[in-house]
Amino acid sequence: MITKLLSIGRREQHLPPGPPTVPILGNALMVPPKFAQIKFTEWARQYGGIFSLKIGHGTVVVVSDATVLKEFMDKRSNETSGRPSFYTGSLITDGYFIAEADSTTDIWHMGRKALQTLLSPQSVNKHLPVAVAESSQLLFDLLRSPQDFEKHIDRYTFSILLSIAFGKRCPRPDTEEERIFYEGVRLTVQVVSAEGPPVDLLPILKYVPERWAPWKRICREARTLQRRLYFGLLEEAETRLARGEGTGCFMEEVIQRQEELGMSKDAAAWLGAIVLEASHSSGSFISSLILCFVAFPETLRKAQNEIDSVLPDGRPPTMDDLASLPYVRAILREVHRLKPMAPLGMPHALLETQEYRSYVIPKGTTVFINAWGILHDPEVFDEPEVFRPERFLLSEHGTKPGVDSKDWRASIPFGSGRRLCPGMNLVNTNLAFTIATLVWAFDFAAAIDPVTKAQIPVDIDAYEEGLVFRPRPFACSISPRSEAKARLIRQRFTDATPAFSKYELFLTKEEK
Ligand code: HEM
Repeated sequence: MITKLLSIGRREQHLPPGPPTVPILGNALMVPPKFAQIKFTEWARQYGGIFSLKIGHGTVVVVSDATVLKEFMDKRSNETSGRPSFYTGSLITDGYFIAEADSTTDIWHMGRKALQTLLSPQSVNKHLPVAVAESSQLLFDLLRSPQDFEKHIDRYTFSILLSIAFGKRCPRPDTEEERIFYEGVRLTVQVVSAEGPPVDLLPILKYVPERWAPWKRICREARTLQRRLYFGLLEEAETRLARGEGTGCFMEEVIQRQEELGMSKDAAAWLGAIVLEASHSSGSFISSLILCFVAFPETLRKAQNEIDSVLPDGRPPTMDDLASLPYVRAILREVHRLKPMAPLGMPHALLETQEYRSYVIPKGTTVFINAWGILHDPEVFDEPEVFRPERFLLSEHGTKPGVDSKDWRASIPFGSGRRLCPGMNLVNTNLAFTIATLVWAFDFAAAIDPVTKAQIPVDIDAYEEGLVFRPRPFACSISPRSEAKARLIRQRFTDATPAFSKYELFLTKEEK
């Protein structure tokens, strides 16, 4: 009995190597609850591009190498695209959130099928005008109150996806939708992050009554809030359609095809939810971009020179200009590389036992794609901790001379195989456009201390981890590059009014 107990937590011989385990717990106490990617990357340098951890009975495998990612994950996607069980998440979403659902479930198949239509290249083009109009408000807001840049970024990314998904915009940061959305996120983070209850490890915790398990109350509150938001938005879309006032948004399409897609109302509402939730990643990206511009000012100057030479008449860039802006596109890749919004992606689970190289990795193993480790490897990237977009002008994947990059792909920060982020094309187009317009419009620089008049340096590594990886709040100066540009920013925002109107049908007077 004791021998059996002590064998819990011990690494089986056929697993990839990894740090030494202790009885029962395995490596559980060695994994930090936050920024685990840093520790995983350290272990990858020691144990290799595929290593294993034991967490009690369970096995975790971490992939930190592009070749292993291709061979073990991408090529075997049918067997590697499950999701580990996620009890607190399922209490909030009743199992309807496709990012959490196993790839063998109907929820996942229906959701991916519907998203395919929304996010096909033709549909992405259909949604670009609203993104362009929203960008005119972002520039206007930054001009008016640059110190609130974080709020403006969050409104911008939220409003684009709210319009695309539910046909309603968010013209200011304090609308009911945005308030409920962020309150829902605040509650959710408390129970789904690594600091939440370890209920997937200790399933017995499911049976603890709510009065001794405050996390159950938090799940209930998060569920109530989010259902109010998503079902309310869905019902507004239904009403618009019934009145013949459709906006052409995603949920209207889902409602019209609900029968063909075989989707219940819950499945439809939570599908819209996942699109909206993605606004966090875009928000973190833009915040990281500004942080990098402040910390590495020469990159902003180079981008401005490129924009000024391609658009000598000083007009703002359009989506069509992106093809002529290689440095802007290199910035997009470099922010994804240096500060991946999901450094460990979303965990996968093996649906079948896998033999890989000399290892046997059992069914049910949780697999993390350590995008951070792959994208920060000093063997592959010259000075990986430096923000240097030029590297993507010198080689396709930014790798150093002599590195064989045949197993690399630009989509590494977006996951793998059948689970690859379906929003990648939409978000990359919008983000490249956002970079171009921000660079065209503003100078970003270190803030000035009002007393000493000295520059306040930013810390490029000061990040926080909630649902996504995002810079901690930081101060910076954002000013228009010229009075002529400031005038154009105001003008462009006024000109965008007609593009906004169809998304404002259900807004109150105060919200507009
Ligand atoms: C900077 C922006 C974004 C980043 C870095 C990002 C990254 C990711 C990553 C790493 C995954 C996990 C993939 C895997 O499990 O292998 C994922 C999943 C997902 N993303 Fe994104 N994403 C972004 C924006 C978006 C947008 C804008 C949308 C929707 C419009 C979206 C929709 C989804 C969905 C639905 C999933 C779940 C896919 C599944 O489980 O099958 N994402 N994303």
